[in-house]
Amino acid sequence: MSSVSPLVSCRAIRKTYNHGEAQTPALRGADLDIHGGELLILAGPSGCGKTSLISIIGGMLDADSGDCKVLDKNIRTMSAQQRARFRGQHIGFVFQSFNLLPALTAVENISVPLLLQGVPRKAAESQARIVLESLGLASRADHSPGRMSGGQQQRVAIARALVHEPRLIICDEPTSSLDHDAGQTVMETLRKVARTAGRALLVVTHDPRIFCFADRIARMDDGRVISIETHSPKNFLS
Ligand SMILES: Nc1ncnc2c1ncn2[C@@H]1O[C@H](COP(=O)(O)OP(=O)(O)OP(=O)(O)O)[C@@H](O)[C@H]1O
Repeated sequence: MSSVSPLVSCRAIRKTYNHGEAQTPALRGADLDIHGGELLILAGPSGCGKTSLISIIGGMLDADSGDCKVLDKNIRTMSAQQRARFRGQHIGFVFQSFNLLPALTAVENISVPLLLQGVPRKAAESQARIVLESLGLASRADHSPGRMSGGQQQRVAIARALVHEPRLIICDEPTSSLDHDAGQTVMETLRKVARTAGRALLVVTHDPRIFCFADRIARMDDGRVISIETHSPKNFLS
């Protein structure tokens, strides 16, 4: 783990959702650091604020107050345009609902982050195939999402989050649609990615089968991070 400043540093993050008269406090002073080279699992009961916190770290949601730095940049003070560019370059997301483009094949979906960075199509697609193969899905490269199972779509979504080699990868329930073996394969791949110098993975999960892949498990309750356990994950690298 890196001894330099954390890749992500959140301090006293507060967020309340307002709908007319109704106010729902989601984060009540959440603190969290994520270091380069680690896979951190964020766990906790439904409604405790996990999605809100990862959305703020990923620059998709504004906090009401507090500090959130990613790669030493203050996400809260960026303009919308700066934030979008920063996200595109440095953050990969795996959403629970996959968010794949239905008209595109797996390889085309995975190529999108590279094309947005100006990589030529042929090079982007060849890189996409390599990542897809590492996730055991080479045979579905030219299929559209509608012709794939939920688990296969999930692996395509993971490949898309990895293809542009972002420094931070945020995964919301990355194994929820996968059986045990596929889930282990995906986590082994994510674990190797985290070990790459200077990169980190933030994984939200309810799935205890994947806790063993974490370097640390941060537990949330009632809008705060209430404990952090350090683990010695299995070393999956040769
Ligand atoms: N868009 C929203 N509008 C209003 N309230 C919201 C909104 N999103 C979340 N909340 C509320 O904020 C609180 C925290 O929600 P959040 O989704 O961050 O929790 P979570 O830990 O990710 O839950 P889960 O594990 O069920 O996904 C909950 O009480 C939730 O109902």
